Amino acid sequence: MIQIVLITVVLLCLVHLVLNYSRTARMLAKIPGPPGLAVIGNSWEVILPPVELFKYGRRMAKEYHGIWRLWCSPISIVNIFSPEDIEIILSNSTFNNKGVIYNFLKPWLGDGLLISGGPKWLQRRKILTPAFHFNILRHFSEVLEENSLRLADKLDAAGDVTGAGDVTADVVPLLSEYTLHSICETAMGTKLDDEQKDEGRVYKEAIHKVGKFMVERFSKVYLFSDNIFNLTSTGKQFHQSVNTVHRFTKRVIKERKDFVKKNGIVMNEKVDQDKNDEEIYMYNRKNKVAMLDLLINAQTDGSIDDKGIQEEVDTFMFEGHDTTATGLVYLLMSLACDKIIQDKVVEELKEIFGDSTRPATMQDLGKMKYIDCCIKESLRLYPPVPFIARILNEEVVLSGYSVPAGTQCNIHIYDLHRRADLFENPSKFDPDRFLPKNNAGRHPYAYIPFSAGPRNCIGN
Ligand code: HEM
Repeated sequence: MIQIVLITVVLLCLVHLVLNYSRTARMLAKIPGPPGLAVIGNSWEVILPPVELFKYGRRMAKEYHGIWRLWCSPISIVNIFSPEDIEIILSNSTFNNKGVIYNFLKPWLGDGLLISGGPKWLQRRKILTPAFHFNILRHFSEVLEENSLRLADKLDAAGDVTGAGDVTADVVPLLSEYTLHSICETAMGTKLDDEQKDEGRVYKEAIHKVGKFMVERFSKVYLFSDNIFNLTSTGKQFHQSVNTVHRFTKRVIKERKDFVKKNGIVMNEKVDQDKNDEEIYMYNRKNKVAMLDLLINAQTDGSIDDKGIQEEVDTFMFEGHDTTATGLVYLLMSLACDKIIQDKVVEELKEIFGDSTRPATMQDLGKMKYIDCCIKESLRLYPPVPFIARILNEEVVLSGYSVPAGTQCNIHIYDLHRRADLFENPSKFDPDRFLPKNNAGRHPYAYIPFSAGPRNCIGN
């Protein structure tokens, strides 16, 4: 017994020495941050319910200026929110590899574009980039218009429930249904029929649960280990929900593959003669080419297999519907809270459409300058992706501190966007700050709702 106690004490002393006196530890200790306990560092203080953990991060951002470190033994984390530091990380492909928390997404998204690194990421990004060419997106305006009209009807109906006067309606399910249907029809080329709509609902619920379990895992350091997490009831429920999600996306893939087999898709055919030569056309005369078709086409030359297609479809279905739904929810909330700004939006629409109920064209979108500012301002205050993370493959200097290789780097978009030195009166919803005259001189990495650099959002 005494032997076991002695060995434990010696081991703890060794761990303590490594954690506190190694070169890495000494470098980290110079970076400002909350003091930690011996051996476990700050682990104990970040085991918090998700909302409290969010508030903890905001408190730290107020206390420390642009950089603070955490030591969640054995993981060291540097948190940054100054544009200069963020530029150093995001503009350099040396720091392209995602942080350890993205591994939690692996059972669901595999090696999809969001998570993968190195040559696999580069190859997939090359395959998929043409799907987001402006000229391709143009062709989906009809689909988006149709879905938007359906959403407007549903919002109207939700507003009528209680008769006259003020009404309260939960717009979240309506908006996420809208974005899910839109991504299915545009990127996946699959229109959800009634039966699939029900499956779509189950899919969304499963995604919601996956998100909840992920946040729980993230807020409890002891769940970082796969072996421990998989043994817990949260881990088991997480895997069940992931299976539900995969069932739905498998069906979406099968449907499109059947369609392509039956109808064929002509890639790289130039049919839009009026556009300049550099633009890419992936159209045949009858069928729009969806992002999924690029993957199905890439499978014919062996650049991707079934597993790879599944990973990308899961990635795009999630990234494409959840972020946009969250963005729209906060935009509506911001507009609902400010009658003056709301009236300006209506005025702009009246100027463009008058009393007509005609569909909006791409030219109309270009005229919606004030609405564009409202969207940007909403993404500033409520970025749907509030932080992103990288693993630092090399030692790097941030805010004058040397940060050792192997450190996790959390980039807090939320705190960056709320810096008073970058955005005057930062908590105020003020779309005018994005008018061209007010934009001038802003640091290029001061506003990054879609991240920035070579690993920015492909869907921005
Ligand atoms: C308001 C809407 C959106 C926001 C705010 C947003 C934000 C972001 C951010 C911040 C990242 C960087 C993630 C990281 O570095 O870890 C990202 C990456 C990504 N986004 Fe989006 N996104 C949006 C819409 C979309 C849409 C519509 C799609 C697809 C249809 C999409 C697909 C992706 C993909 C695939 C990546 C990974 C890119 C890579 O690593 O190469 N996103 N997004």
